[in-house]
Amino acid sequence: MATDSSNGEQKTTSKPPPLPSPLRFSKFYQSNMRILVTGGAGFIGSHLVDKLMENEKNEVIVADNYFTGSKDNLRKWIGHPRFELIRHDVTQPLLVEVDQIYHLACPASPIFYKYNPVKTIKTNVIGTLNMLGLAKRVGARILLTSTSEVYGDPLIHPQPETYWGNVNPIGVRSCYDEGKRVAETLMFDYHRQHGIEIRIARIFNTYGPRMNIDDGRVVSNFIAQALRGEPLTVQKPGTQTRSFCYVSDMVDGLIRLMEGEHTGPINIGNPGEFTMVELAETVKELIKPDVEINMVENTPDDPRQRKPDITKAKELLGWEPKVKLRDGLPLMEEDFRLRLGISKE
Ligand SMILES: NC(=O)c1ccc[n+]([C@@H]2O[C@H](COP(=O)([O-])OP(=O)(O)OC[C@H]3O[C@@H](n4cnc5c(N)ncnc54)[C@H](O)[C@@H]3O)[C@@H](O)[C@H]2O)c1
Ligand SMILES: O=c1ccn([C@@H]2O[C@H](COP(=O)(O)OP(=O)(O)O[C@H]3OC[C@@H](O)[C@H](O)[C@H]3O)[C@@H](O)[C@H]2O)c(=O)[nH]1
Repeated sequence: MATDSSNGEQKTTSKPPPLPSPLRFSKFYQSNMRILVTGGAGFIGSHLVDKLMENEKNEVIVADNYFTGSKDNLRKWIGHPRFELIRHDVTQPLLVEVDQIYHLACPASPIFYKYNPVKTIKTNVIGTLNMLGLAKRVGARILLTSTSEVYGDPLIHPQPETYWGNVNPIGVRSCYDEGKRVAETLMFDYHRQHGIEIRIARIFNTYGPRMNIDDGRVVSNFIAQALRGEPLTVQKPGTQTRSFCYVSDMVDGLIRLMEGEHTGPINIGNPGEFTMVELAETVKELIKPDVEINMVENTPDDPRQRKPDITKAKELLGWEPKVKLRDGLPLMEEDFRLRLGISKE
């Protein structure tokens, strides 16, 4: 039985998980672990696939509708005998035989998740239901990439997993933050009702190579703007804070959570906290010291502060981030230079 010491108030179940397919016990299949990654063509998903493919015992199946992801992120694996890529929308059922499911499919940048909010909530609710149904049928363990946005505009700082959040249920962000909250509920209901083995990661802002250049998130915006010599757009008031985790640390945390014994939810993020003005100043200093910083209008319901309490991740997963913002930004700059065709002066 998975334990959940990360949130003492959640009831877990003693029901045994559904049995995996009988093939799992045959000699032929035992050698490999078959892993489904939904949203595997996206930013975090493609880095996760790279890491999973390093293990020769893993077979990886990616299901993605390419809304914000791209085949290009996976080009080195296309044609590999242990890799399969399926164009699939998770709002439709998926019939595959797998042992583990990393369920990432969902647009993550506010610009993209607000673009078609009804589709975003369908992806979170129906998509997660479909993946839980699949997990139940084949007896797979499933990990959901939830978000720090479940804490909304938090009134407790830093945010521990026990905090229930301060979320506007009818705001423009709710397709995403309420969608993820329902997805977490579904995960626990399937766990309690059907014994499914679940894992929930609450991911805090993550950055790194392969983010879409015009993704709209703050780190990719500032780096692209600095490289193009355009003013950095700090949304007002600029004192709002975020904590930025480098993608290799994130992938390490997700795999530890999947392989460990705890259901979560567990915060995975870097507790280093920066105001948006501080982030802009850092990008300016590291990439283009003469670039301007412009204060621009913000969007509704922008959380004013965000910083993970990662005590549980440290204690239960033996995980903590290693890459500091000042070390991660240049790695992302290098990737953006290559893709934008702008070499270092
Ligand atoms: N990057 C972050 O800072 C962050 C923070 C918190 C949570 N997360 C979560 O992590 C996951 C991955 O985020 P990311 O930053 O890699 O985003 P991303 O937009 O780069 O990747 C999401 C992937 O999901 C795919 N997708 C979207 N809707 C789909 C659907 N209906 N069916 C199939 N595929 C679909 C997209 O095409 C894309 O490849 C998301 O679930 C996101 O909510 C990310
Ligand atoms: O150009 C910009 C973009 C954004 N910002 C600011 O930067 C901060 C971060 O904004 P982002 O759009 O990068 O991301 P957010 O923190 O709002 O949401 C993010 O965090 C949780 C995840 O689940 C989401 O998927 C992710 O996008 C906000 O305060 C925003 O106002 C700017 O100052 N300038």
